[in-house]
Amino acid sequence: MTELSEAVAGVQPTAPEGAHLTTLRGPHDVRALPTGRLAALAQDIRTFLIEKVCASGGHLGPNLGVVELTIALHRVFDSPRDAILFDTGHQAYVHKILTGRAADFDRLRQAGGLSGYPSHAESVHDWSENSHASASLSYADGLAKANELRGYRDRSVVAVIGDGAMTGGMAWEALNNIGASERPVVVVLNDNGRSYAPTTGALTNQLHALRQSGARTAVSDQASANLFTQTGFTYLGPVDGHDTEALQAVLEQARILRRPVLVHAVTVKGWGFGPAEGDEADCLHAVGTVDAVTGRPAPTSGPPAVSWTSLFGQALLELAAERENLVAITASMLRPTGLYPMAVRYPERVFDVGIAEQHAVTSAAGLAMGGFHPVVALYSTFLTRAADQVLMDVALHRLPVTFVLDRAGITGPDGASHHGMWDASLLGIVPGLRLAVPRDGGQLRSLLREATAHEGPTALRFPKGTAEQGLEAVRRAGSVDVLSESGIRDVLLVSYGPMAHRCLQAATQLTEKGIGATVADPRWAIPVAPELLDMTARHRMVITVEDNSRTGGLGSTLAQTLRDNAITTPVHNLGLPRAFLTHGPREQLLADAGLSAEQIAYAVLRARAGKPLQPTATTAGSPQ
Ligand SMILES: Cc1ncc(C[n+]2csc(CCOP(=O)(O)OP(=O)(O)O)c2C)c(N)n1
Ligand SMILES: CC(=O)[C@@H](O)[C@H](O)COP(=O)(O)O
Ligand SMILES: [Mg+2]
Repeated sequence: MTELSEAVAGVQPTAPEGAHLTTLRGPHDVRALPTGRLAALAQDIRTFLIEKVCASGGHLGPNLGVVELTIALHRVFDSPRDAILFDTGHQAYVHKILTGRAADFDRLRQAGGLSGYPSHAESVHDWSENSHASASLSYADGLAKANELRGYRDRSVVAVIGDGAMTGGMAWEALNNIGASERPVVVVLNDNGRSYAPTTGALTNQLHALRQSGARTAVSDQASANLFTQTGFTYLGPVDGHDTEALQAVLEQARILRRPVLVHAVTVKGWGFGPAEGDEADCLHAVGTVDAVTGRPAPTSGPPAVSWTSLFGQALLELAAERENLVAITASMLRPTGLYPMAVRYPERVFDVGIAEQHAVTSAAGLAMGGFHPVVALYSTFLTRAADQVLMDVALHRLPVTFVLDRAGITGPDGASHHGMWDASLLGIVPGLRLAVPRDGGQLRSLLREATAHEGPTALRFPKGTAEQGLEAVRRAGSVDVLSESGIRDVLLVSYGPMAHRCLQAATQLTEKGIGATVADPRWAIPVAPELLDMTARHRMVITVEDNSRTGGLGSTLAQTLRDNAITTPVHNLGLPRAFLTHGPREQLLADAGLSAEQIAYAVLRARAGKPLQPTATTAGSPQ
């Protein structure tokens, strides 16, 4: 225990590691610390982060890299009068510790516990809750305009943005606006040279050159013109991002300049934890529960779980070997989306465009115009960033591009801006686009083959985590797999993707109650297959089940198609609510939305009784 504990907290030295951090009530406590205590504070925070994040899972590498930077920020700027924004927000743990939330880290990213991102509900010191990168500078531009309009001339707006997030187009739209103003915006570029992998593109080359040019931390010795000075910013840096005092001095300079300033802080992702610093893959960017010494997950017994992502990566690699026209694009997530095996085998056919989904999609359109079939691999939640590009740059031209959407549906610990719950609603409006929803690894392989052979836009979606075990169909009608059926056609359960498993369980429960249920998996969810229409016409009721928003979702598309075909079978859609869902275990959030097997069966009973389907506080529960 350092002297700090007595100085700051007055707790006895025997308090457990990090206990004194729980007495940091806010930035004033950080500002009150004598300079001589800063190194100890940084060390204690680093020890605390390793202990807590290794135990709970979360963003370890990014937060270890911003300990000194965040301490310096809160000593120079007066949060929340001065807004301090964190781009993407995955690196805001230190900010949370310094703003009175250290005691909450035992429940980081757990249901009802601390969010892994800034959360205005948690603290007035938190601003943007959106974990989608490259947006912080736009918020900063708006907040600075608001301050100006209100006459708050003594307030600053600070945005911390990583070198990876700086490769996103929105960041440059904001720089273009801020740089043309004389508003006091301080952009702190946290340059650790990495996104997950080393950051790609011309910007990273420019940052490397600036890092080599030597420290410039005073206005007087301004660097020669660079990308940032040319957009109207005063450039201060590069500055050692792990030297709290040096950072403090430069940030103070930036604060008193009262104009757009870019502070170039050079940091190491994972700083202070060998397994993170040395991790070639991603510097322990986001970990599950891992050993606090080795940084490795605990060994598991039994066969290793096989993820949807790895099944996709392997299936794509095999297709790439067969088809030379197959290429792949990632937006700075080569390994997380499963493209790494193909990048190793065919490096010239895999492109990392930076955190730039809009560019990724239209660049794919260009590749398709050039005779290739691009596979654009994204997390579902990031597809919305490129909606216009999907619609107007790919589908309008009927181009053969395949979108592979990982993390589709409820993802869990990353919360509201990471659940992939809108892609099927978005893609449902795209003319000519075909959407497949594999229920297991076998279907993923066959549907990916079909999609990449199709001469037009296609998409596949699958959830985070371990792939469900294979499910054989009892028969196939066109592209529709019948997974189970009864001679009595009381209800047709249309299950999309991995919802098949819970629909089969629900069908069994219904059979025990004398209700005949058929379970059908459309495989290609959009457009609606004629064979599925036939099935609905031959059942008394249809219940659709999807891990996507109900609003404009797959079930809604089916219901509309039935109406368009004058099929009057009653249709009820089960899915996610039109809401932002918090963080928590995937299965719990699915159950909260009424999507457990029991609740699906219960919904059928309620529909048959002419009652509302999805649970409310008063109706949730098991079938009567
Ligand atoms: C629009 C968008 N695409 C992809 C991601 C996934 N993602 C989360 S953090 C990250 C890397 C961020 O790198 P950087 O901005 O340099 O921050 P660092 O982790 O290095 O501190 C990515 C690609 C995201 N959050 N938002
Ligand atoms: C912040 C971000 O967007 C990613 O780092 C995300 O947290 C990773 O999610 P997975 O753990 O599902 O890959
Ligand atoms: Mg980075």
